[in-house]
Amino acid sequence: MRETTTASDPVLTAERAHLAHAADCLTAMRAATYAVVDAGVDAWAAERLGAARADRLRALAADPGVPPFFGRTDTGTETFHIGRRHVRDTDGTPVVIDWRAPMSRPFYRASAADPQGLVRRRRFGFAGGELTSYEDELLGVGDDVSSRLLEQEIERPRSGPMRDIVATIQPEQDAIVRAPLAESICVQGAPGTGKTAVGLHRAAYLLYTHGGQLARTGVLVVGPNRAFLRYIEQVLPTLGEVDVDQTTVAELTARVPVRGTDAPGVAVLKGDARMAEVLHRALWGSIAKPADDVQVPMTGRRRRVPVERLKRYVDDLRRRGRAGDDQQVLHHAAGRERLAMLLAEDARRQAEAAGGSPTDAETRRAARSPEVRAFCDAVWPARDAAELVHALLTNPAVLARAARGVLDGGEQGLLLRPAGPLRGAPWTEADAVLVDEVAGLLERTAGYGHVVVDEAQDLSPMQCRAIARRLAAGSLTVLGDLAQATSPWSAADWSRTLVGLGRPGTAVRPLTRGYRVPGEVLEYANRLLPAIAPGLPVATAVRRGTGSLRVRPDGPLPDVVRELAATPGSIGVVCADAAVAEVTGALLAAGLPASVLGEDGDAGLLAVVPATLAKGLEFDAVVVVDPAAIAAAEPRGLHRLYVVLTRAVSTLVVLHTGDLPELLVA
Ligand SMILES: Nc1ncnc2c1ncn2[C@@H]1O[C@H](COP(=O)(O)OP(=O)(O)OP(=O)(O)O)[C@@H](O)[C@H]1O
Repeated sequence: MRETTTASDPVLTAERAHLAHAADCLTAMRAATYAVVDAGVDAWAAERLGAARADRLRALAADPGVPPFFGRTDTGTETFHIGRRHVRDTDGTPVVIDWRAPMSRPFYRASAADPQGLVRRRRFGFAGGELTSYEDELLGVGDDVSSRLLEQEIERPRSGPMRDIVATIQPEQDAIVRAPLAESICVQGAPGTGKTAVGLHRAAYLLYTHGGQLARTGVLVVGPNRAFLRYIEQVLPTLGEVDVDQTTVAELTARVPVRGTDAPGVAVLKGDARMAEVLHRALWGSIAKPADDVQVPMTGRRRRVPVERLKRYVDDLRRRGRAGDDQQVLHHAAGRERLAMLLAEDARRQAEAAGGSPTDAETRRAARSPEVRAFCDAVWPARDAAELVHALLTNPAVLARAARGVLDGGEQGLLLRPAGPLRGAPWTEADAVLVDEVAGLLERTAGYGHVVVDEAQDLSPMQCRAIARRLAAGSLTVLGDLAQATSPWSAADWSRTLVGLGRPGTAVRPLTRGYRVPGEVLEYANRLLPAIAPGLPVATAVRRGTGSLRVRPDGPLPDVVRELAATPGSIGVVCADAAVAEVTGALLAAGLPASVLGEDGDAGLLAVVPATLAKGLEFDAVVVVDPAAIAAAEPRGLHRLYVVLTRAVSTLVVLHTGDLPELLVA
């Protein structure tokens, strides 16, 4: 490898000239997009054109800190500069190739053993938008060598939201990013192996490669909470993808106002896949057997539909309510409409047999007649999802009927809450998922073409179903780490989650090279693995980080923080949720500008982080205050501790009062 930072280097001079040329071309591309005129088109076309132009301008918006390219490949006969988006000159000649284009693939995959047609890979170093260095790897000769620019990127001080990794995506990550759209993937990745980064880059890759198809159906990213979404929300826009929905399961299922919380045992039960059966029965079980003939008015006469035929219509429709997946099944509300039409069509056939010829409009009118409506109301009543779940959770007889043979008496008792009005009901997050399930039985839920699910190890089977309903015929990227599973329903392997997500055959791919956490810190955290996730592949860190771990008896915390603050970058002080006020108070009293990381993800450079919000986040330096308290605070406290011990990029300080969890005692 050759590296240079000499300003007079002719290569550097040439590359800087290319950079300036690329920047000019980008400006010209923006100007050309502005200049697109919509003369002579109708209002609808003008609106579409305007929207397309706005999208393109947003995608082309240059971030002054983001250089147009970051790498280059040489095949011996051709060179390509690789950047965040395609740039061409006024003749249409490519100046920069989009990192997602097939031509860019060797940049990420080529190795000494498999050069993929390259003789050289060049990486560029930038400082404040200025091209200041480059690094050449000659492929096909010698062994792979580690890249200093990659190391720098990994070790750069963190502040603010997550950044993209396009310049340094590693081969094992690239294989996931570029997997075909039709392929659902589950990534079991240790902390800091780049799961979140890979999932977001995969979304950007798929949107680029299958733009037309996915622009129609959309891409959805599901994360664990708002704080996490705030942290990741800029990555896709930086990559030029502004139309991806990023949300949480709580937001997806927000059909009722959540006011209450469930005891863990109750939450587990409400998240159990058996609840789907209970809800299905509660809804479809409320369909009654027709008891009498119905007189359907049709073109001035009444046509009698006999009860035997009515029973058959209802039974056929009920059967269709069981079949297939959410996109094919007959939904309850549609079934009700269909039943009304079946009666009207029966009457029409009778009229035709008698020599009449009722029109379609007359048939539809018959379906809406008071007689048919009254029949449907009695036999196939319209239902409201929240009302149904409320009745189920407050009325023992209703619950017993729906849950017979599925939940035992004790379980039914756990579900029940005191009777009360629907308005102001103490809905919990798990209840909201149940209401969403019923809403999904009533009507088809609109589905996305691809869904990325992060921190998926924490999803209950019912939450998985809520996501699966939004998947249509599309594919999934499931990201998670079983060792970081902290919810009370967490499973020991991925199969149940993948079944719940509707993609049981999905292959599980491991990622084990850790890019965030230094080796010393990772090995310390990994001591917990035999207890929390035996059998999982263990991560190794890409760098050692000598001196990155300090385990010390208690405090004083402000002194520790002050010492860490001497180095640039973010500091996260992580403690048990119950200790947040005390820890923040101690820091503020010492004159340190601490702020508590809230659900919305806002916090300054010195954040006090409740242990339950730490997942997915990272800080340059982390102080874990009282690990024993974090472990003791919840049933899966050791898993939580593993999460908080793996948030540091440079330094981890563990402050304890002498009672370290046994596995962490040296
Ligand atoms: N190829 C890479 N080049 C540079 N940085 C990388 C690379 N891969 C990952 N990183 C960085 O490593 C850190 C961890 O990545 P990320 O948050 O995606 O990991 P994760 O597997 O989701 O972690 P966790 O399980 O702890 O949530 C991030 O700062 C990310 O930018």
